Amino acid sequence: MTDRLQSVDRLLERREAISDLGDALRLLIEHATATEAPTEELRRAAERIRQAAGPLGERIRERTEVAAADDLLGGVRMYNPVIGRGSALAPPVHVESSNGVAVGTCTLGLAYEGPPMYAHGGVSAMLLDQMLGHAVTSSGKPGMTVQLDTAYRKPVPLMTALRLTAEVSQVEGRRVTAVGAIATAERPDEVLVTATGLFVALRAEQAQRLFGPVMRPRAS
Ligand SMILES: CCCCCCCCCCCC(=O)SCCNC(=O)CCNC(=O)[C@H](O)C(C)(C)COP(=O)(O)OP(=O)(O)OC[C@H]1O[C@@H](n2cnc3c(N)ncnc32)[C@H](O)[C@@H]1OP(=O)(O)O
Repeated sequence: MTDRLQSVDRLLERREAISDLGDALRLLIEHATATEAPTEELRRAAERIRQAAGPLGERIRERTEVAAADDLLGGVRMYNPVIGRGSALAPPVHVESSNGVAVGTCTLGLAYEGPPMYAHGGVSAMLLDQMLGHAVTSSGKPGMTVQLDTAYRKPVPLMTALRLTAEVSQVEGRRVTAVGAIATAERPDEVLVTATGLFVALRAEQAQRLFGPVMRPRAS
C-alpha cells in the first residue's frame, strides 16, 4: 500500500473515531438532560466524566489551528456545531447541497428545548444559518452571514424528524441572499420557521485578515 493510501486510511479511521466519540457525547448529553436518576448517581457520573475528559485534554489544538481530521476546502468540518459528527452540540444535521439548493435532515432531542416540548428559537436560527450557508456555498459564491432574519410561525417539535431546506434567491455582486425553512419530515409543506440570510463574499484582504492563520498549509 502506498504512503498516500495509508494516510488516507488513517484519516478515515480518525474521522470514524471522532464520529463515534461524538455519538457517545450526544448520548451522554441527551441522557444528562432527560435523567431523573438519583442525585448520588449524578455526582458519580460527573466524576467519571471528568476522568474521561482528562486524557482528551492532554493534546489539544490552538484556536488558530484547523482540526487534523478537517478538510476546509473539501467541506469536512468534524466539529461544526450543526453538521459536525464529532460535535456534542450538533444534532447533527445531514445536508445534501448542489447548485444553490440545500436539503437537510435531523432530529432534535431534549437538549435543544426552549419552550417545553419544542426547540429553542436560537437553535432554529442556527440550523437555518447553516442551511443557508450550504445553499450559498454550493452556488459557487461562498460568503459570511451579515444578516439573518427568522420568522417563527409554529413551534418546532423535539424528538421529531425534521426537514430543512434552503436556496439562493438573489445574487448582487458580492452579496448573495438565500431563503430557508424548517418543517417536519412528515409534513414538509407545513412551514414552522423561515429565514432569509444575506451573505457577503469576502475580498481577499478580508479573508486574509479574518482567516490568515488557518489558510496557511499545516506544518508536517
Ligand atoms: C461545510 C461546507 C459547506 C459550508 C457551509 C458553511 C455554512 C456556515 C454557515 C454559518 C455562516 C456563519 O455563521 S458566518 C459567521 C457569522 N458572520 C460573521 O461573523 C460576519 C461578521 N461580519 C464581517 O466580518 C464583515 O461584515 C464582513 C467581512 C463579512 C464584510 O465586511 P463589511 O466591511 O461589513 O462589508 P464590505 O466588504 O465593505 O461590503 C460588502 C457588501 O455587503 C454589504 N453589507 C455588509 N453588511 C451588510 C448588512 N448587515 N446588511 C446589508 N448589507 C450589508 C455592504 O454594504 C457591501 O455592499 P456593496 O458596497 O458591495 O454594495
